[in-house]
Amino acid sequence: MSGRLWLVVPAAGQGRRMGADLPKQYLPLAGRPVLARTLARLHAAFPEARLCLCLDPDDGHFDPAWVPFTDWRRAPGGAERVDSVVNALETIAPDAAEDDLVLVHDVARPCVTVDDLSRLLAAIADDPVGGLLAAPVADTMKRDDGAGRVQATESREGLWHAFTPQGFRHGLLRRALNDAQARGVAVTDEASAVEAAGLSPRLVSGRRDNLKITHPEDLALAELVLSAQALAAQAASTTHSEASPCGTKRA
Ligand SMILES: Nc1ccn([C@@H]2O[C@H](COP(=O)(O)OP(=O)(O)OP(=O)(O)O)[C@@H](O)[C@H]2O)c(=O)n1
Ligand SMILES: C[C@](O)(CO)[C@H](O)COP(=O)(O)O
Repeated sequence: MSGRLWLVVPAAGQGRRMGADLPKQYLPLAGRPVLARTLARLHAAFPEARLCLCLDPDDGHFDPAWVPFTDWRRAPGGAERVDSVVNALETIAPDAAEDDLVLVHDVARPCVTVDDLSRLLAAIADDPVGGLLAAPVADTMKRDDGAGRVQATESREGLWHAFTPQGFRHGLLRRALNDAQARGVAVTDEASAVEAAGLSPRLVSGRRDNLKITHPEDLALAELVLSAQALAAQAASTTHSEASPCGTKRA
């Protein structure tokens, strides 16, 4: 990979659909704030990366002790997610080169695995466009008629769920987002801005448990995912130790 690696983490949302007393990034998830868990996953995969964290300028809950990165800065959150990401790209612009790779990851996706993060980076490191973690749609898709009834069954052929991280070169992403905003193109992720610029981001198949905590029930699901991932990691390390003649079994 040429250039340095930047992580942009939009964490300036209000969590309206969650409807809690706190923005969802500060709710406890298996004993730690969601924000701390997400940053810990990113740090486990990319300890040397530079971080830009988008926070609401009026945020009264953030604690810098939750940031495990040595090189990090904050950017002011904007009205929408895209505005927060644009602010982050402006904030890092004096230090970021045109070709530096930027991975944008929602603070609300704490279950992303180190393996998926590494695979995404490997898949896009030398890609001229960039790409995103995603998964093919697995359910039958219905379109409603606006009155609570089915109007049609839509084909799911070729449809994917877009996750984060989404990774692009700093210069390309900054221009794509600025152009999309100037043209009034609706942008709900980085890839859609790059698509609006006429390019085709790479789809990198990722785990379906990289869920975005959005509604109240998602918090309990994320806890279950984290504990299932921890059990799987423990089982894998035990199997590895047993298979290795010099391996020492870990507790
Ligand atoms: N103005 C905003 C809005 C959202 N986000 C971030 O973008 C990610 C995805 O947004 P979403 O899940 O919609 O979060 P919220 O905006 O907090 O939720 P809601 O839409 O329910 O209010 C989250 O990490 C959120 O913190 C942000 O940085 N700035
Ligand atoms: C960026 C994203 O996570 C991709 O799925 C998503 O678009 C953000 O969710 P939102 O509800 O549109 O803010």
